[in-house]
Amino acid sequence: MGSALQVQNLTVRYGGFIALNDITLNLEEHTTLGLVGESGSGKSTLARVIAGLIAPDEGKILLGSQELLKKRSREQHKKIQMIFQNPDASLNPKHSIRQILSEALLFHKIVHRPEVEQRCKDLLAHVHLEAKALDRFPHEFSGGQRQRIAIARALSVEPSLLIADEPTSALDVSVQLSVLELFKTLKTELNLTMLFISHDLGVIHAISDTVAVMRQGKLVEKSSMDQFFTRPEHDYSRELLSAVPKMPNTITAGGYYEPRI
Ligand SMILES: Nc1ncnc2c1ncn2[C@@H]1O[C@H](COP(=O)(O)OP(=O)(O)OP(=O)(O)O)[C@@H](O)[C@H]1O
Repeated sequence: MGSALQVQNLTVRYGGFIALNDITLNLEEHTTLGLVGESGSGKSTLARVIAGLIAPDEGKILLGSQELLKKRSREQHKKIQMIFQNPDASLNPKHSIRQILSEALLFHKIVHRPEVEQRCKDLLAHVHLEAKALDRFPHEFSGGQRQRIAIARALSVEPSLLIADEPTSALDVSVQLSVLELFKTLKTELNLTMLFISHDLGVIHAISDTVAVMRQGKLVEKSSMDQFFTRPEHDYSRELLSAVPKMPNTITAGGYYEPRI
């Protein structure tokens, strides 16, 4: 397995405030890195720098073996797709689902025009929506369905890295689990490489292969999923884990999870 993403000594400042402080991490191809940490620790900033939405002040980002420069090419933008907490961030309300999906397919020349319709249907099938959704508009769907459409749009361009920033947090509790299940299915079916941000350790437990922990702009731990949940290295990780309610049968979006420390 090769390295899909390498982040080397990344620093981001907002004015005098250091939001990311010398972050170095590595993400293996076809694996999911779960990123956790308290509010304000810099998780979204890290996601945005990797996606090319913010330029770093220092450091390097490599996708595969290619260094991503501050000004990215269209091809480089395509390779890293992001799913936001609020699906509306990536769905134009004036466009039908057909327009939303086909625009991305045509702009990035993923398929030829005669194949677009079928590819749109296939994408919807991947996120468990019916083909008749193509004629409808984002506001006609529930929040969970809109997040599925945002996932289909992100996948349409066949990214080599998918970044999901709290993708279930804004959804009704009743649909969080089904969207998380969808991510799990897609991860296996499509062999995805993902950076998955969540403050919910149940979600991280359900989806991640490795876990990275951020605190005050620094990366304080990177461990395998198993190690993080059973033998975390850093005191702060233990603190995060001990904050999860220890009642038996605690249900989170990740299913049943009872901390073992
Ligand atoms: N555009 C900005 N200008 C100034 N400060 C910012 C900006 N964006 C974020 N910050 C600050 O940088 C720090 C990191 O923010 P970031 O959103 O990356 O954290 P986070 O871990 O994703 O938090 P949350 O879980 O609440 O989204 C916070 O202190 C935040 O207030």
